[in-house]
Amino acid sequence: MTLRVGLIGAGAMGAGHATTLATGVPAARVVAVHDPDAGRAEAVAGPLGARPAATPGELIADADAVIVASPDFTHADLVLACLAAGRPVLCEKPLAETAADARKIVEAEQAGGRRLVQVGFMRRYDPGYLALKAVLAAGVAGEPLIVHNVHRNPVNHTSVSDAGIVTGSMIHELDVVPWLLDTEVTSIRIESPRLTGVKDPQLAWLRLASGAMATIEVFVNAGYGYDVRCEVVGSRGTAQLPARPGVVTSVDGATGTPVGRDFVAHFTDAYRAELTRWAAAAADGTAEGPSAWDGYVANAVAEAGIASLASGTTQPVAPGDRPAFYR
Ligand SMILES: NC(=O)C1=CN([C@@H]2O[C@H](COP(=O)(O)OP(=O)(O)OC[C@H]3O[C@@H](n4cnc5c(N)ncnc54)[C@H](O)[C@@H]3O)[C@@H](O)[C@H]2O)C=CC1
Ligand SMILES: O=C1[C@@H](O)[C@H](O)[C@@H](O)[C@H](O)[C@H]1O
Repeated sequence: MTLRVGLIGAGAMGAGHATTLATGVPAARVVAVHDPDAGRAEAVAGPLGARPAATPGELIADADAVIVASPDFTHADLVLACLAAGRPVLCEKPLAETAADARKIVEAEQAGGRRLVQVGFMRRYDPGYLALKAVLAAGVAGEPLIVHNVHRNPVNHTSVSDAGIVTGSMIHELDVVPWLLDTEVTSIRIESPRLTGVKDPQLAWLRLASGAMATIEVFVNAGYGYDVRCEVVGSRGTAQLPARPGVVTSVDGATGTPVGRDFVAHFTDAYRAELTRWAAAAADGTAEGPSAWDGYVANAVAEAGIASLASGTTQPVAPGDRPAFYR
């Protein structure tokens, strides 16, 4: 039986997920789309034979499962509404804007007794990150000591404030670094070379429970393209995220490869794998992958990072112990 999906938010990510489901996930189809911009809802719903839904409540009541791809500030309430209706939900990152709101989701999901929430940390499904994690787990580079991350966008899309750059963009690394090393963040410090205006770029230093450290540069207005890098320095050598393949051209006195600009295109394989796994679990009335707890922990690290950015001090991170429900 095909999973009947309701999609909330028909912007860049909502449209991307709709296309991925239609072209790469035969087990699911979008049946309804809600967006306060009726034109966007229609533009995504129409070609799929789906219907525009007037309200999120109506959509949640009708669908088997829900994708939340609306702006960050809407996530927590929409996920709580899905939990109240017993619907599996894939919520785009971040799970919430604050750790307190994410914690409410964790409590509500546990009270319901089964996992229903998957958070859109799609890098965990990316073939490159999975290959890097496997190499680290095999000990090829020895003990992981330092993780260097770069995350650059050509222009800011939705991360427009000092805090928004942390909760909207850096949050990918705040999740993926501890996942890669199978450990937890214990403290964070974030600074910016910008002394006035929006603090972009930002540079973060993390300490991890394993003893390892990480740096994260996020630059959402880097201009030249979409560029995501990760290199782990270990006790025996280094392990690096594979670069995206690109044809090398030599033209007009210069040799080079193009740099893409689009995050949806860059992580196409990751989104397809994420949605495939999500649809399979949702069809069984449950969820797998990055959990509400993972979303809450990332929010807690982000919140400490935002406090560090404002105060200029290193901030401890102590989200508490992972409940048995999420092990
Ligand atoms: N996992 C990933 O790689 C990415 C995740 N995201 C996340 O996806 C979400 C959507 O981002 P984008 O599509 O890039 O933004 P966008 O600005 O392109 O689209 C947002 C859409 O939500 C609609 N919207 C506004 N208020 C709404 C409400 N109250 N209820 C329902 N829809 C509403 C807007 O009309 C717009 O169509 C954000 O939470 C963002 O952080 C965004 C880009 C990449
Ligand atoms: O999640 C995303 C956006 O919201 C964010 O604005 C970008 O910086 C990220 O690269 C993209 O993956």
